[in-house]
Amino acid sequence: MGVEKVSSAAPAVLAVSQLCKSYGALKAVNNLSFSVQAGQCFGLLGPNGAGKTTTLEMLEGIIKPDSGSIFYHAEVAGRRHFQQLGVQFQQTALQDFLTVEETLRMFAAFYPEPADIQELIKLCDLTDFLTQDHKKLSGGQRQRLLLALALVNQPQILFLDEPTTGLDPHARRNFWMLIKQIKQQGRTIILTTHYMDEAEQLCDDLIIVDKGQIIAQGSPQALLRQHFEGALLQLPDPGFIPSLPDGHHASLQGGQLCIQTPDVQQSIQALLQQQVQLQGLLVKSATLDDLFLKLTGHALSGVTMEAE
Ligand SMILES: Nc1ncnc2c1ncn2[C@@H]1O[C@H](COP(=O)(O)OP(=O)(O)OP(=O)(O)O)[C@@H](O)[C@H]1O
Repeated sequence: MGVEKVSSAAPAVLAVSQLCKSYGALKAVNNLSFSVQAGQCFGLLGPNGAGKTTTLEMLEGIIKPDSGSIFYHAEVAGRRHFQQLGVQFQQTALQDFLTVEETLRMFAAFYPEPADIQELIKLCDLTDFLTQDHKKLSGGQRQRLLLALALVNQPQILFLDEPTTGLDPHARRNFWMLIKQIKQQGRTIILTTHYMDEAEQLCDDLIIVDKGQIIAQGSPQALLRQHFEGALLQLPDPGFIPSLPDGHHASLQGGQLCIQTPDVQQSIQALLQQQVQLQGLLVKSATLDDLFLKLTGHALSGVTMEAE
């Protein structure tokens, strides 16, 4: 890792430069550079295998980069910084035969200045199952316990690795509210997800990663403004790409005809003139999902869900 120091009037909480990690011939993380400001929720978005967890593990000091630099508060990342982070892993093995409260107290005992356990219980809505074996929690309840454990050392920077994967929509929304509350406490949150709607809801700034590389960077709103004007039309593939007025962009993606249009009425008139069937037509604002599709030509893969 590099030894230079970043000098800046208001240093980023975290600055990453040209980070790389390979497994054999596979470049899992390929030259990532980004920075995170204090109090932000920063997102790493991408499909399965994009390199999100590998990146996070380097930022958390769990694995070593092959090359590149990581700075916390303009200092080269080291043990002292890593110890101060809060981390919610995708999977955490917890001690068997302990209740929720016992688990919390055990984790708190590892730290010299742990958070107030009662406050954590309240914040993460754990009151109703404190005496329950943690193995018997639902998916949403378990994620809230893991979040409380990640906060037990009172971290200023919190890492969440795909915290809502596998949760049903209700449990995901509950978790989003919790993350917003934690952000309001002034903490910096670094989040990986392959749910683009989650990123739109939570992230102030983000990178979209595919095959280890950054393919887009910015706030969700700025990215959408930059890449999409007007509205998006989607309809079943008519078997050809109709000719459309200037300013329209049409493409076939995953069995759908997608038209980016500055004027919906004009587009529909043009489609009707060319005998395109409008059954199944969808008019919508662009989302980060659409952006990912536009940039990579492939959609994000689906995942299974677990109830609250
Ligand atoms: N220890 C390892 N040894 C070999 N290959 C690895 C190892 N860890 C990760 N990889 C590979 O590196 C690539 C990136 O993996 P990573 O887990 O970082 O992706 P991800 O974006 O977090 O995916 P997911 O959303 O599925 O968690 C994948 O192709 C993965 O198979």
